[in-house]
Parts: sequence; structure tokens; C-alpha cells
Amino acid sequence: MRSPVYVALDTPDLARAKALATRVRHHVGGIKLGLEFFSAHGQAGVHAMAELGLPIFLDLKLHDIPNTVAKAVQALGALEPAILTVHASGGRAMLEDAKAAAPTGTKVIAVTMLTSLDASDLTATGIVGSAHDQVSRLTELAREAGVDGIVCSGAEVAAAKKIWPKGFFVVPGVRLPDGVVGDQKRVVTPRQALDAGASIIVVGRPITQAEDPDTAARAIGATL
Ligand SMILES: O=c1ccn([C@@H]2O[C@H](COP(=O)(O)O)[C@@H](O)[C@H]2O)c(=O)[nH]1
Repeated sequence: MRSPVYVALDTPDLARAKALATRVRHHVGGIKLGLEFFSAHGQAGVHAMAELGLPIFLDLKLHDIPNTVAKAVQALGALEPAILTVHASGGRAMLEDAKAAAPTGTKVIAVTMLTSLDASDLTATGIVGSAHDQVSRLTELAREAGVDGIVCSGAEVAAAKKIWPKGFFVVPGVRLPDGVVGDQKRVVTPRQALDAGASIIVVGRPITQAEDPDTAARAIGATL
């Protein structure tokens, strides 16, 4: 069975991304390419990474008016990513149009509340309620809009799964108990995320910044 761990290759260096992916390929289920990589290398870079044969999660977190997002999704279609992210807060029409514009095999996943935010960040942006309330609200919206699932932290995934039992749940902000948290605020361990209902977990720096990335990836896999 394929590992539920997707490694986030957050680097603008194509050679480094390829080298990292090659080292950890037997311990992960796929690779996640985000804004840092895509801004540096665009579609050509994604094609180059796809040659490694692992599923590609294109984490661009699209967020704009429905027409613009739909056209962007269409333009990305040739890449046929396994997973593509948009922001749930873009609204129902944007989510519906993103899903309609995506290739059949691509899961369109809505980011609810970034794992780098906590309750005080919500308040500062004028959002009423807890992280749990916000994720629940946006999970319901994503379900109604017909996308395939959501991104949330491991602290909310069980509640989100109750709202949407058939949803696909992506959980970043994952750390081993003694791990460096960095800019993440809502963090759980890989095991906790999966036990709570994550479909896949995203792990970046704990693997990519490790002295020995394959040992780090293997160590995370051993806890699952
Ligand atoms: O809410 C979110 C959505 C996406 N991410 C992305 O996941 C990885 C996490 O990297 P770490 O180094 O393991 O912290 C990164 O690419 C983010 O862009 C997220 O962290 N939270």
C-alpha cells in the first residue's frame, strides 16, 4: 500500500528537489510542490519532477474570482496533478468552477484554515469563533460546492470527517513529538493525524532539513 506521507519539497532549487525526491522516494507516497518551487520553475519544473514517477500534489492554494481561478486550473490541467489546492474562503462559486475546470483525475482540495494560524490570528482578521468553528464552516462549504476534500490541521480533522465522511482530508503541520515546530501553530504527530482521519499527511522540513532525509522519512513512516 502507498504511504500516506507526501513530502513537501519547498525549495527554488530544481536539482535539490530532484535529489531529495530521489532519496526519499521509497518512504513517501507522493511529492508536494508549492509556491516556492512553482514560482521558480513553473510547469516545466513540475514536468521534470513528474519524471520520478511519484504522484504530484500541486499546492498552489489558488484564491481569486471564479473566472480567474477556473482559467488558472484549466491552464494547469495539462500537468494532471493528483491533487490541486484552492482556498475555501474564495467562496462557493469559485470552488465549483475550480472543480469543473480540473481534469477528471485531479482531486481539488480546499484549504480551510492554514496550520500556521491560531485563534488570535482569526480574531485579528475579523473572523468570529474558534479554529474548530472556522474549519467546520469551510468544510461544509467545500462539501456543498462539490470539491474532493479539504486541508485542515490534525486538531480538526476528526470533526471535519463527521461533517463529510467521504471527504479527502489533507493534514500538514505534522511533527514528531520532539520536532521543531517553526512557523506552524496547530501541530499534531503523524500518528495522531492518521488516527483522527487524515487521508494523507504532508511533511516538509522535518524531512527536507534533516541531516539524512531518507532516515528522517523512514523514521516518520515507522511511527504510522
Ligand atoms: O494549512 C496549510 C496548508 C499547506 N501547508 C503546506 O504544507 C507544508 C508544510 O511544511 P512543513 O515544513 O512540514 O511545515 C508547506 O509546504 C506548506 O506550504 C501548511 O503547512 N499548512
